[in-house]
Amino acid sequence: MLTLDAVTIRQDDFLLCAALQITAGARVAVIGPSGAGKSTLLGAIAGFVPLAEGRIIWANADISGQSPALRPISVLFQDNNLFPHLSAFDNVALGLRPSLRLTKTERAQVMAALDRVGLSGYEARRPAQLSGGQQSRVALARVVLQRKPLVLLDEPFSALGPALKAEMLQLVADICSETGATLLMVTHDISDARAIADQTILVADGVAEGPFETAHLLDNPPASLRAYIGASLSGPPDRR
Ligand SMILES: Nc1ncnc2c1ncn2[C@@H]1O[C@H](COP(=O)(O)OP(=O)(O)OP(=O)(O)O)[C@@H](O)[C@H]1O
Repeated sequence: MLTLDAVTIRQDDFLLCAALQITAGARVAVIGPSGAGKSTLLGAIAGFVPLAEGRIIWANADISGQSPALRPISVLFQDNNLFPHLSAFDNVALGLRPSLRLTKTERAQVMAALDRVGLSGYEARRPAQLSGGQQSRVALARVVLQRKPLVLLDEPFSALGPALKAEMLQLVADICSETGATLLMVTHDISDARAIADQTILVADGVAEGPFETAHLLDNPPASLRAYIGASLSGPPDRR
């Protein structure tokens, strides 16, 4: 269980409150208007953004004071997931050993992670020698390798075309199912939320709420969400 216990995050005049619980192994979308604080929320869970108040608890342990590297969390951001001067192999290996001095067993683990994302044979290529989708797979292989129980995605595939993005999200969902990892995924595309997340957290008006059952939330959107997803979804009057 991931618990955000009476969390408050402040960045200058921006304020976000969150009190919620996510079951281990769940796949949860994080949606809401631009600037509402979705990335900030993930940053706080990952330890990149400090909490003003409250605690973050994973598996009964308070991780609020832990540095990002020590948290049980892998993060994939939209940009800067790969180092351009390193091979695919080394980019993945960094997830295990920042020194890149690997044992034989660790080298085999890196190869297995690259294989899992369909990149066997591409180990020696640098990011510029890979397609956008292949670059995403390298970043995902690092997540596979780290085997952390919490995986946070902040729109890492938004630069990809729709078909490729859907394929990558399905691969993430499959990997999380295999490892039992809990997935939190920021998305602007509600079809992504419907496709791979049973539950959804709504970030709007200074509050992160939920998780709600995705289909129910999207079929019955509150006012803050209705404005965001547009008129394409109709629902009953504001339920709040
Ligand atoms: N380092 C920072 N210092 C001060 N304010 C910040 C900082 N980073 C973000 N903010 C502000 O915090 C608010 C939330 O930003 P955040 O990036 O989390 O929103 P978001 O919901 O992820 O938006 P988007 O969907 O556009 O990516 C915004 O008002 C933003 O201007």
